[in-house]
Amino acid sequence: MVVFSKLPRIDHLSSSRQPLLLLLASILVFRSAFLSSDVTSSTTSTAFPTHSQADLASDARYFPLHSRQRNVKSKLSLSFWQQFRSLLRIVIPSIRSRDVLLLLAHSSFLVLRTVLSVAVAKLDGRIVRNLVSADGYGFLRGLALWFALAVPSIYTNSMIRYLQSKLSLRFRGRLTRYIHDLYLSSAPYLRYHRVPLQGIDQYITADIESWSESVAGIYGNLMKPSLDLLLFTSQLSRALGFRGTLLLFVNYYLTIKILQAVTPAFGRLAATEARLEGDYRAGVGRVGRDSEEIAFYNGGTLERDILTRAYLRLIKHVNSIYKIRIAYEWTEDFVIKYLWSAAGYGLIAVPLLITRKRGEGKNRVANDGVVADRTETYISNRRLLLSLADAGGRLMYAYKDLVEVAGLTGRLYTLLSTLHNISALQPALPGDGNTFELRDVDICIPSLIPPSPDLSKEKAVSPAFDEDVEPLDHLSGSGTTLVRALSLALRPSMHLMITGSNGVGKTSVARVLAGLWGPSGVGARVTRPSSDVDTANGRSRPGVFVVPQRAYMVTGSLLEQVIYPQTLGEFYALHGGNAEDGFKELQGILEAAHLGYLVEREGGWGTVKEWRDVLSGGEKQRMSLSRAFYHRPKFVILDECTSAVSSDVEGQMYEHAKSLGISLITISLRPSLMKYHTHLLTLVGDGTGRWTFTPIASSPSVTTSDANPYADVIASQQDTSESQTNPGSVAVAGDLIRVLEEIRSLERRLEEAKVWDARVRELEEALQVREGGDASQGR
Ligand SMILES: Nc1ncnc2c1ncn2[C@@H]1O[C@H](COP(=O)(O)OP(=O)(O)OP(=O)(O)O)[C@@H](O)[C@H]1O
Repeated sequence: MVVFSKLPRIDHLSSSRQPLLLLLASILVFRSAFLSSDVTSSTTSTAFPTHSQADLASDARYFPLHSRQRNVKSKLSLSFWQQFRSLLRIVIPSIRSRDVLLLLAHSSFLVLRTVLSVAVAKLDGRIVRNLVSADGYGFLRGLALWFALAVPSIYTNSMIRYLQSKLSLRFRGRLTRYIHDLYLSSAPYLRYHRVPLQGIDQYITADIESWSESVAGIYGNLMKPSLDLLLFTSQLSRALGFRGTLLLFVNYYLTIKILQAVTPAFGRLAATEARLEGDYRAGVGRVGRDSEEIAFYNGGTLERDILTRAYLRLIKHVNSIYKIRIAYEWTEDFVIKYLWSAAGYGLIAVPLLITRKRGEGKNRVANDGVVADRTETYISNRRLLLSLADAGGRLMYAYKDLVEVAGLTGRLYTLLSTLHNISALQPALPGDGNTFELRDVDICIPSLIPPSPDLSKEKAVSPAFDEDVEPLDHLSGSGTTLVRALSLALRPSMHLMITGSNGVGKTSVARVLAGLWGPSGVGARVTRPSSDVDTANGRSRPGVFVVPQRAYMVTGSLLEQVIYPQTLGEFYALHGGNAEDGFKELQGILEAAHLGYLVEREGGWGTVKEWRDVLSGGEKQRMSLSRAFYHRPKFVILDECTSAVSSDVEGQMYEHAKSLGISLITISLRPSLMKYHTHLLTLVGDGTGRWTFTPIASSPSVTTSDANPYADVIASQQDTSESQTNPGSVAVAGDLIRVLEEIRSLERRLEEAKVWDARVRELEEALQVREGGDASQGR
C-alpha cells in the first residue's frame, strides 16, 4: 500500500492534461510556421552558400591529419568524437542556422511523443480500473480520451519521420556542397587532380548519403529512448521505491556491460564495406566508360572476371558481417526482450505479493477498492516497463548504429583531411604578363611521400588504418627527375616544338608549364603569361590554354563543347541580348577546325548528346582545337592533340591558330610540324635529364620583319641563344636537327619528283600521239 500511495492517482490526470495540451498547441503553431516558411523558401533551402577558398583554408585547422582514427576497434574512441565534431561544424555551421530550428522542431516532437506515451500508459490503467470496478460511465470516458490521444500520437509519429528525413537531406546537402567546393578547387590547389585517394566517387556519393541518414536517424534514436528512459524511470521510481529503483539501475548497468562485451567492431566493418562497394562501383564505371575499347579487344570475359571478383570480395565481407551480427543479435534480443521483461515482472510482483500478505483478513468492501487500485497500478506499471524495455532496445540499436557511424565518420574525415592537407602549388612569378620563362627548373615525377613523419608513425600503429586507407601522397614532392635545370624563355610569336622519344617527359614539361606540377630544383623559377582582357572585344584572354592528348568532351550541348570551360551563363552574358553574333562567330570557328557541318548534322547548338561517343577520334581532336580558337590564349600547349587529324587539315589549323596571334607550344614526334615553329626543345632521353633549346633558323613559317612585330625579339633571341643547352647535349641536338633537315629536304625532293613524274607522263602521251599520226600518214 505504501508503494501505491506514492503513485499519482489517475484522477489527477485531468490537472496534468493542461501542460500537455499547451505543449501540443505550441508545437502545432511552431510546426505550421516552420512548414509555411519551408514552402516559400523551398528553392533556397536546397541551395547552400558557396565556401570561398579563404574560408576553406581557415577550416583546415579542424581537419589535421594526426587526428585520424587511430584504432577503429576501440569503437567510440576520443578521436571519433573529434572527427565527428569537425563534420558537425560543416552540417550545422551556426546556432542560428535553419538546421538548428529543424533540430528543435524534431526534439519537440520527440519530447511530445514521450509525454504522450506516459499519458497512454496511465489512461490504459484507468480504463482497466473502471472495468474492474464496473464503472460504465468512467469506462466510456476513458475510451473517448483514448481516441482523443490517438490523433496527436499519429501526427507526432509522422512529423518525427518527416523531420528526420528533412534533417538528413540538409546534412547531405551541406556536406556535398562543402566537399564540391573543396574538391573542385582551382589553382594553386587543384585538389581534384592531386588527391591521392582511390574511389573518390564512393566517398562523395554513397558515403555522404549513408552518413547523413545515419546521423539524422541516430539523433532521434538516441534522444527519444534516452528521454523515455528518464521519464519512465522517474515515473516508475515513485511506484518501486528506493530499492526497486536501485535494482532498475543495476539492470541497466548489467545490460550495457553485456552488450559492450559482445558488440563487434561495426565501425571498421562499415568502413571496409564502403571501400569494397567503391571498388566494385569504380569497376562498373570503367567498363561503361571504355566499352568501345574493351569491345574492340573482345575483353568482355576478362572484364566480367574482374567485376565478379570485386563483387565477390564485397559479398564475402557483407556475409561475414551478417554472421558476426548473429551472436550479437541473439544476446541483444535475449537481454532486451526477456531479461528486461523478467526483471520488470519481478519488480512489480514483489511489492504486490508483499501487500497481499499484509492485507489478508481485512473486510471485503475495502478489498474491492484495493483490487481496483492494484489493477490500475499494475496495468500502468506494466505498460511503463514494457515501454522501458522498448526504449532500452532502441538505445542499444542506436549504440550499434553509432558504432557504424564511427566507421563512416572515419572515411569522410579521411577524405576531408586529405583534401584540406594538399598543399598549394608554388605560384608562378608575374613577369611582364606575356612571357613564358623557366629558369633552372627540374621536372620531377611527384613521389608518393607521406607529408609528415607523424602520419607515417600513425599508420604504423594502426592496423585498421592500413587496411582501409590508401597511402597519402602529395603531388608536389620530388621523385624521379625527367629533365634537369630547364631554362628557356618564350615571348609572343615564338612558337616552340617539344620533341623527344616516348616517355622522356614531354607532357611532364607541359604539366609544369601549365601549373599542374610544381617546379623542383634549387632556385627554380617559373614565369607564366597572365590572363588579360582583350581590348578589341572586351573578352578575357587566358595566358595559357592546354589542348591535352586525350580529347575531353563535357556533359552538355554542342555549344558547351566549343566554349568549354566557359559556362553557358558567361557566354550569354558576354553577348548580351545578341547571342546570334556569338553563334556566327562559333560557326566560323568550327569552319576553321573543319567541323562546320556539325551544327546542322546534330540539329543545332542546343543538342545534348554523349559527345564522347558521338564524335570520331579526329572530330574530337578538332573540337578540342576549336576551343583554343574560341578562347584565343596568348600561348596554347598542344600535346599531341592532332595525331588523328590528316596532315593537310593539321597544317591549316596550325596556321589559323598563329593568325589569331596565339603562340604555339607543340608536343609532337611529327617532323612535318617543325615548319610551323620557330624553336625546338629536344629532350635527350638518355636518363641524364639533358635537353637542348634551339632556334629553327630555316623555318619557312617565321614571318618577315614587316609583318611580325616581334621579329626583332626573335632575332635577338636567335642571336643571343643560338642554342641553349645543358652541358654535353649539343651534339645530340645537332644530330636531331640534321636528321629533321634531311627529312624535310627529302620531302621537298619527293614533291619535285611528283612534278617530274607528271612531266614525263605528259611527254610520253605527246610522243604516243605523234607516233600515231606518223603511222597513219605512212599507210
Ligand atoms: N603521375 C605519375 N606518376 C608516376 N609516373 C609518372 C607520372 N606521370 C608521368 N610519369 C612517368 O614519367 C615519364 C614521362 O611521362 P610523360 O607523359 O611526360 O612522357 P611523354 O614524353 O609525354 O611520353 P609520350 O610521348 O609517350 O606521350 C613516363 O615514364 C611516365 O610513366
